Amino acid sequence: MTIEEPSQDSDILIPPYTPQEIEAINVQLEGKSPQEILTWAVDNLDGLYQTTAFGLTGLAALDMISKISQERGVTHLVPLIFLDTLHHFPETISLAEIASETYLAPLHIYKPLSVDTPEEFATKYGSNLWETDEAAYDYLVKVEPASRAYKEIGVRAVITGRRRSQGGERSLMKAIEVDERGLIKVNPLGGWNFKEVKEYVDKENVPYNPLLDKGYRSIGDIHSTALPDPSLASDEAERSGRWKGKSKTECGLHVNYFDMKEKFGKGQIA
Ligand SMILES: Nc1ncnc2c1ncn2[C@@H]1O[C@H](COP(=O)(O)OS(=O)(=O)O)[C@@H](OP(=O)(O)O)[C@H]1O
Repeated sequence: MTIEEPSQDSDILIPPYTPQEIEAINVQLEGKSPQEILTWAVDNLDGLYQTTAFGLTGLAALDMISKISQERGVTHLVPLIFLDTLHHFPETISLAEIASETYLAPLHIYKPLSVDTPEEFATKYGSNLWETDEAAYDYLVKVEPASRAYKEIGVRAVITGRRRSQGGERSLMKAIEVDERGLIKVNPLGGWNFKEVKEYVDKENVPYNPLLDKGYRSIGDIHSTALPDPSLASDEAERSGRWKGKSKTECGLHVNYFDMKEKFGKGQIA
Protein backbone atom coordinates (compact mmCIF):
# COMPACT_ATOMS: atom_id res chain seq x y z
CA MET A 1 0.00 0.00 0.00
CA THR A 2 1.43 3.39 -0.96
CA ILE A 3 1.54 6.47 1.22
CA GLU A 4 0.34 9.39 -0.84
CA GLU A 5 2.50 12.52 -0.71
CA PRO A 6 1.53 16.05 -1.73
CA SER A 7 3.80 17.88 -4.16
CA GLN A 8 6.81 19.04 -2.19
CA ASP A 9 8.14 22.51 -1.69
CA SER A 10 11.27 22.73 0.40
CA ASP A 11 11.00 21.52 3.98
CA ILE A 12 13.86 23.71 5.06
CA LEU A 13 13.28 27.06 6.74
CA ILE A 14 15.96 29.64 7.41
CA PRO A 15 15.61 30.40 11.14
CA PRO A 16 15.70 34.12 11.99
CA TYR A 17 18.32 33.51 14.70
CA THR A 18 21.72 31.84 14.86
CA PRO A 19 22.20 29.04 17.43
CA GLN A 20 24.17 31.52 19.59
CA GLU A 21 21.31 34.02 19.46
CA ILE A 22 18.82 31.29 20.45
CA GLU A 23 21.04 30.43 23.41
CA ALA A 24 21.13 34.09 24.45
CA ILE A 25 17.33 34.38 24.10
CA ASN A 26 16.90 31.33 26.32
CA VAL A 27 19.18 32.88 28.94
CA GLN A 28 17.11 36.07 28.71
CA LEU A 29 13.84 34.11 29.11
CA GLU A 30 15.03 31.84 31.93
CA GLY A 31 12.78 32.17 34.98
CA LYS A 32 10.29 34.33 33.05
CA SER A 33 6.56 33.64 33.31
CA PRO A 34 4.64 31.92 30.50
CA GLN A 35 3.00 35.27 29.76
CA GLU A 36 6.42 36.94 29.37
CA ILE A 37 7.63 34.15 27.08
CA LEU A 38 4.46 34.44 24.99
CA THR A 39 4.83 38.22 24.81
CA TRP A 40 8.41 37.78 23.57
CA ALA A 41 7.17 35.32 20.94
CA VAL A 42 4.32 37.52 19.74
CA ASP A 43 6.65 40.54 19.51
CA ASN A 44 9.56 38.82 17.80
CA LEU A 45 8.44 35.90 15.65
CA ASP A 46 6.89 36.07 12.19
CA GLY A 47 4.66 33.25 10.97
CA LEU A 48 3.75 32.34 14.56
CA TYR A 49 1.00 29.74 15.14
CA GLN A 50 -0.11 27.67 18.12
CA THR A 51 -0.17 23.95 17.44
CA THR A 52 -2.61 22.37 19.86
CA ALA A 53 -4.62 19.24 20.57
CA PHE A 54 -6.48 21.30 23.20
CA GLY A 55 -4.66 19.70 26.10
CA LEU A 56 -4.76 21.59 29.37
CA THR A 57 -1.38 23.27 28.75
CA GLY A 58 -2.29 24.49 25.29
CA LEU A 59 -5.60 25.81 26.59
CA ALA A 60 -3.84 27.80 29.31
CA ALA A 61 -1.50 29.24 26.66
CA LEU A 62 -4.50 30.05 24.46
CA ASP A 63 -6.13 31.97 27.32
CA MET A 64 -2.89 33.87 28.01
CA ILE A 65 -2.50 34.82 24.33
CA SER A 66 -6.09 36.01 24.31
CA LYS A 67 -5.39 38.28 27.29
CA ILE A 68 -2.21 39.64 25.67
CA SER A 69 -4.25 40.31 22.51
CA GLN A 70 -7.00 42.09 24.49
CA GLU A 71 -4.45 44.32 26.22
CA ARG A 72 -3.35 45.41 22.76
CA GLY A 73 -6.91 45.95 21.58
CA VAL A 74 -6.74 43.31 18.86
CA THR A 75 -8.56 40.04 18.27
CA HIS A 76 -6.61 36.86 18.83
CA LEU A 77 -2.97 37.31 17.76
CA VAL A 78 -1.94 33.71 17.13
CA PRO A 79 -3.90 31.33 14.84
CA LEU A 80 -4.30 27.69 15.86
CA ILE A 81 -3.35 24.48 14.06
CA PHE A 82 -5.15 21.28 15.06
CA LEU A 83 -4.09 18.01 13.45
CA ASP A 84 -7.27 15.98 13.29
CA THR A 85 -6.05 12.39 13.27
CA LEU A 86 -9.66 11.20 12.63
CA HIS A 87 -9.30 9.13 15.81
CA HIS A 88 -9.80 11.78 18.49
CA PHE A 89 -12.51 11.56 21.14
CA PRO A 90 -15.73 13.42 20.19
CA GLU A 91 -15.12 15.55 23.31
CA THR A 92 -11.81 16.77 21.82
CA ILE A 93 -13.43 17.66 18.51
CA SER A 94 -16.18 19.65 20.29
CA LEU A 95 -13.59 21.38 22.45
CA ALA A 96 -11.64 22.49 19.36
CA GLU A 97 -14.74 24.36 18.18
CA ILE A 98 -15.63 25.72 21.62
CA ALA A 99 -12.10 26.99 22.29
CA SER A 100 -11.68 28.58 18.89
CA GLU A 101 -15.06 30.33 19.21
CA THR A 102 -14.51 31.40 22.84
CA TYR A 103 -11.16 32.99 22.04
CA LEU A 104 -11.98 34.16 18.49
CA ALA A 105 -8.87 32.28 17.44
CA PRO A 106 -8.66 31.30 13.76
CA LEU A 107 -8.47 27.49 13.60
CA HIS A 108 -6.69 25.58 10.83
CA ILE A 109 -7.63 21.91 10.86
CA TYR A 110 -5.44 19.46 8.96
CA LYS A 111 -6.39 15.81 8.37
CA PRO A 112 -4.47 12.93 6.79
CA LEU A 113 -4.00 13.53 3.06
CA SER A 114 -7.06 12.73 0.90
CA VAL A 115 -8.90 11.02 3.75
CA ASP A 116 -11.88 12.49 5.55
CA THR A 117 -13.26 9.84 7.90
CA PRO A 118 -11.98 6.95 10.06
CA GLU A 119 -13.74 4.56 7.66
CA GLU A 120 -11.90 5.97 4.64
CA PHE A 121 -8.66 5.76 6.60
CA ALA A 122 -9.31 2.08 7.45
CA THR A 123 -10.16 1.28 3.82
CA LYS A 124 -6.94 2.85 2.62
CA TYR A 125 -4.52 1.76 5.35
CA GLY A 126 -6.13 -1.13 7.26
CA SER A 127 -8.37 -1.13 10.31
CA ASN A 128 -5.63 -0.85 12.95
CA LEU A 129 -2.53 0.66 11.39
CA TRP A 130 -1.57 2.04 14.82
CA GLU A 131 -1.03 -1.59 15.89
CA THR A 132 0.54 -2.98 12.74
CA ASP A 133 2.87 -0.04 11.99
CA GLU A 134 2.60 2.70 14.58
CA ALA A 135 5.37 4.87 13.11
CA ALA A 136 3.63 4.86 9.70
CA TYR A 137 0.39 5.77 11.49
CA ASP A 138 2.11 8.71 13.24
CA TYR A 139 3.54 9.87 9.94
CA LEU A 140 0.16 9.76 8.18
CA VAL A 141 -1.95 11.41 10.89
CA LYS A 142 0.43 13.96 12.39
CA VAL A 143 3.84 14.36 10.76
CA GLU A 144 2.77 14.74 7.11
CA PRO A 145 -0.33 16.90 7.90
CA ALA A 146 1.81 19.17 10.12
CA SER A 147 4.44 19.59 7.43
CA ARG A 148 1.69 20.30 4.85
CA ALA A 149 0.20 22.93 7.19
CA TYR A 150 3.59 24.57 7.75
CA LYS A 151 4.13 24.95 4.01
CA GLU A 152 0.57 25.92 3.02
CA ILE A 153 -0.02 28.63 5.61
CA GLY A 154 3.52 29.92 6.01
CA VAL A 155 4.35 28.68 9.50
CA ARG A 156 7.80 29.74 10.74
CA ALA A 157 7.28 29.22 14.48
CA VAL A 158 4.91 27.22 16.67
CA ILE A 159 3.81 27.48 20.28
CA THR A 160 3.52 24.02 21.84
CA GLY A 161 1.91 22.67 25.01
CA ARG A 162 4.89 20.56 26.10
CA ARG A 163 6.25 20.85 29.63
CA ARG A 164 9.46 19.67 31.31
CA SER A 165 7.52 18.03 34.16
CA GLN A 166 6.00 15.61 31.61
CA GLY A 167 9.39 13.90 31.67
CA GLY A 168 11.20 11.87 29.02
CA GLU A 169 12.76 13.91 26.24
CA ARG A 170 10.76 16.91 27.39
CA SER A 171 12.57 17.24 30.71
CA LEU A 172 15.50 19.20 29.20
CA MET A 173 13.44 21.36 26.88
CA LYS A 174 14.21 25.10 26.68
CA ALA A 175 11.69 27.91 26.20
CA ILE A 176 12.80 28.41 22.58
CA GLU A 177 14.07 25.63 20.33
CA VAL A 178 14.85 25.34 16.64
CA ASP A 179 14.05 21.96 15.13
CA GLU A 180 15.94 20.10 12.42
CA ARG A 181 14.05 21.85 9.61
CA GLY A 182 14.55 25.37 11.04
CA LEU A 183 11.10 25.65 12.61
CA ILE A 184 11.08 27.61 15.89
CA LYS A 185 9.25 25.92 18.77
CA VAL A 186 8.13 28.00 21.73
CA ASN A 187 7.32 26.18 24.96
CA PRO A 188 5.83 28.91 27.15
CA LEU A 189 4.60 26.68 29.98
CA GLY A 190 7.71 24.49 29.91
CA GLY A 191 8.45 25.27 33.56
CA TRP A 192 4.98 24.61 35.00
CA ASN A 193 3.73 21.34 36.48
CA PHE A 194 0.30 19.81 35.97
CA LYS A 195 -1.09 21.30 39.20
CA GLU A 196 -0.05 24.83 38.25
CA VAL A 197 -1.66 24.49 34.83
CA LYS A 198 -4.90 23.11 36.30
CA GLU A 199 -5.01 25.91 38.90
CA TYR A 200 -4.63 28.52 36.14
CA VAL A 201 -7.37 26.88 34.05
CA ASP A 202 -9.75 26.77 37.03
CA LYS A 203 -9.01 30.32 38.15
CA GLU A 204 -9.45 31.82 34.68
CA ASN A 205 -12.46 29.65 33.75
CA VAL A 206 -10.73 28.23 30.70
CA PRO A 207 -12.89 25.64 28.89
CA TYR A 208 -11.31 22.18 29.03
CA ASN A 209 -11.92 18.59 27.94
CA PRO A 210 -14.70 16.99 30.08
CA LEU A 211 -12.69 13.74 30.01
CA LEU A 212 -10.37 15.36 32.57
CA ASP A 213 -13.18 15.23 35.11
CA LYS A 214 -13.39 11.48 34.45
CA GLY A 215 -9.75 11.10 35.50
CA TYR A 216 -7.96 11.37 32.14
CA ARG A 217 -4.89 13.62 32.07
CA SER A 218 -3.15 13.51 28.67
CA ILE A 219 -5.65 12.93 25.89
CA GLY A 220 -4.73 11.79 22.39
CA ASP A 221 -6.33 9.25 20.07
CA ILE A 222 -9.09 7.02 21.46
CA HIS A 223 -7.08 3.88 20.79
CA SER A 224 -3.96 5.12 22.59
CA THR A 225 -5.46 6.94 25.58
CA ALA A 226 -6.25 5.31 28.91
CA LEU A 227 -6.70 6.49 32.48
CA PRO A 228 -3.38 7.32 34.13
CA ASP A 229 -1.68 4.95 36.53
CA PRO A 230 -3.18 5.73 40.00
CA SER A 231 -0.06 4.54 41.83
CA LEU A 232 2.08 7.34 40.38
CA ALA A 233 2.52 10.91 41.65
CA SER A 234 0.71 13.64 39.67
CA ASP A 235 3.45 14.62 37.20
CA GLU A 236 4.66 11.08 36.55
CA ALA A 237 1.06 9.93 36.14
CA GLU A 238 0.15 12.61 33.62
CA ARG A 239 1.27 10.84 30.44
CA SER A 240 1.15 7.28 31.85
CA GLY A 241 -2.20 6.68 30.17
CA ARG A 242 -0.77 7.31 26.69
CA TRP A 243 0.28 4.23 24.65
CA LYS A 244 -0.16 2.15 27.81
CA GLY A 245 2.01 -0.98 27.85
CA LYS A 246 4.25 0.32 25.04
CA SER A 247 7.66 1.96 25.18
CA LYS A 248 6.45 4.78 22.96
CA THR A 249 6.28 8.26 24.57
CA GLU A 250 5.87 10.66 21.63
CA CYS A 251 3.41 10.82 18.74
CA GLY A 252 5.91 11.65 16.02
CA LEU A 253 5.34 15.40 16.06
CA HIS A 254 8.26 16.01 18.35
CA VAL A 255 10.74 13.55 16.88
CA ASN A 256 13.14 14.19 13.98
CA TYR A 257 11.04 15.08 10.92
CA PHE A 258 13.64 14.00 8.37
CA ASP A 259 13.96 10.53 9.94
CA MET A 260 10.20 10.08 9.60
CA LYS A 261 10.11 11.51 6.08
CA GLU A 262 12.96 9.34 4.90
CA LYS A 263 11.24 6.24 6.22
CA PHE A 264 7.70 6.93 5.04
CA GLY A 265 7.77 9.98 2.78
CA LYS A 266 7.82 8.21 -0.53
CA GLY A 267 7.55 4.64 0.48
CA GLN A 268 5.28 1.75 1.04
CA ILE A 269 3.90 0.56 4.32
CA ALA A 270 3.43 -3.07 5.26
N1 LIG B 1 -3.21 16.60 17.15
C1 LIG B 1 -2.45 17.65 17.44
N2 LIG B 1 -2.64 18.82 16.79
C2 LIG B 1 -1.85 19.88 17.07
N3 LIG B 1 -0.88 19.88 18.01
C3 LIG B 1 -0.66 18.75 18.70
C4 LIG B 1 -1.42 17.57 18.44
N4 LIG B 1 -0.98 16.61 19.27
C5 LIG B 1 0.01 17.14 20.03
N5 LIG B 1 0.20 18.43 19.69
C6 LIG B 1 1.17 19.36 20.27
O1 LIG B 1 2.00 18.65 21.20
C7 LIG B 1 1.71 19.09 22.54
C8 LIG B 1 1.88 17.95 23.51
O2 LIG B 1 0.91 16.98 23.25
P1 LIG B 1 0.81 15.64 24.07
O3 LIG B 1 1.46 15.78 25.39
O4 LIG B 1 -0.61 15.21 24.00
O5 LIG B 1 1.73 14.60 23.36
S1 LIG B 1 1.87 14.08 21.90
O6 LIG B 1 2.40 15.20 21.09
O7 LIG B 1 0.56 13.61 21.42
O8 LIG B 1 2.85 13.00 22.01
C9 LIG B 1 0.31 19.65 22.43
O9 LIG B 1 0.00 20.48 23.54
P2 LIG B 1 -1.52 20.99 23.83
O10 LIG B 1 -1.63 22.31 23.15
O11 LIG B 1 -1.58 21.10 25.32
O12 LIG B 1 -2.47 20.00 23.27
C10 LIG B 1 0.42 20.39 21.12
O13 LIG B 1 1.24 21.54 21.24
